Amino acid sequence: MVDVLPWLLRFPNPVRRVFRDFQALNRELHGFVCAKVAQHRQTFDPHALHDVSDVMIAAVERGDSPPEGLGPEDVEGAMTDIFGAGQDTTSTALSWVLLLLLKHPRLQQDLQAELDQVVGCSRLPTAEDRPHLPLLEAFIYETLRYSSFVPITIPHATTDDVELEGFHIPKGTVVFINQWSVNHDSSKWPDPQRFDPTRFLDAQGCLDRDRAGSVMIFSAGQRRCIGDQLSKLQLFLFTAILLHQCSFHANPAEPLTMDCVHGLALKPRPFTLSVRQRHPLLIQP
Ligand code: HEM
Repeated sequence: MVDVLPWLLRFPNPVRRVFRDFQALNRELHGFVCAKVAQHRQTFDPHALHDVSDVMIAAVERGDSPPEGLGPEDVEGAMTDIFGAGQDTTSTALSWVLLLLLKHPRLQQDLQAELDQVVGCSRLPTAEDRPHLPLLEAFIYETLRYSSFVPITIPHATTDDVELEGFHIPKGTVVFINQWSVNHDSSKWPDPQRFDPTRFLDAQGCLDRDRAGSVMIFSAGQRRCIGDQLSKLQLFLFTAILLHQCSFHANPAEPLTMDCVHGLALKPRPFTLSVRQRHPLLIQP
C-alpha cells in the first residue's frame, strides 16, 4: 500500500492547509460518531434495525464479514467515513443549486411550472415523479457539471506499472482525476462555461441519459463514490420540494458571484436570499 500523506505534504501551503482542516474536521466528526455508535450499541436490538449504524453493528457482530473484513472495532471508522463523505458534499451541492436558482430566475419559474403541471399543489413531489420532471433532472446534472464542486478526486496510487495512452505511469505514482476539466472539455460540451440545463434534454424534451451519465463528479473506477445514487435522489427530492413550496430571490445588495471558497469541495461564497411561500404550506413545521 502507498501512503499518500507524505506526498500531500509536498504541496504548497494552501493545499496542505485544506487537508489539515479536513483532518481536524474529521477528528471532530469522529468524536461525535463514536458517541452515537456507543448509544446504538446500548439500545441494539437485532430484531429492530433502525438505521445504517444498527445494520453495521449487526453485520460485524453476526460475523458476516470475512476474517480480513470489518470487525467490531471498525464500525466507528466506517460510520465516520460515510457521514464525512456524504454530508459536506450533499450540502455543498445544495448551496450551488440555490445560488444558480438565484442567478437564473426565469429558469426557476420554468422549473416551478414543470412541477405544478406534474405534481399539482395538493401533494408534495416524490421520487416517483422523477421520470416526469426532465427539466428538473437536467438542472441538477447541469449544476453538478457547471460547478464541478469536487474538482479533483481523492488521491490514489498505482499498485503496478501502467501504460495509458502512450504514457508510462510507474508503480507507486499518486494519481487523481481532474473532474473539473472533464466537465469543461469543449470537445465534449459545447460552450462549457455557459450554464444551460437544456444541454441534457433531447429533441423530445426527455433527459438524455448518456449525456447525463458523462458528467463526472463521483470519480471513476473501483473507489468511485458509493453514495452517488443516494445523493442524486436526495438532491432531486430537496430541490423538487423546495421549488414546489417556495420561490427564492436574490438579495439586490449582494453581487451574485460564481467565485468559490476553495477546499476539498468548492463552495459558493456566503450569500443571503429571501424565500417566499408559493402554495399553502404542505410541510408540517
Ligand atoms: C453530491 C454528493 C457527492 C459527491 C459529489 C461525492 C463525490 C465523491 C468522490 C469524488 C469520491 C472520491 C472517489 C475516489 O476516491 O476517487 C467519493 C467517495 C466516497 N463517497 Fe461520495 N460523494 C457524494 C455523496 C456521498 C454520499 C451521500 C455518501 C454516503 C452516504 C458518500 C459516500 C462516499 C464514500 C464512503 C466514499 C469513499 C469510497 C471509497 O473510498 O471506496 N458520498 N465521493
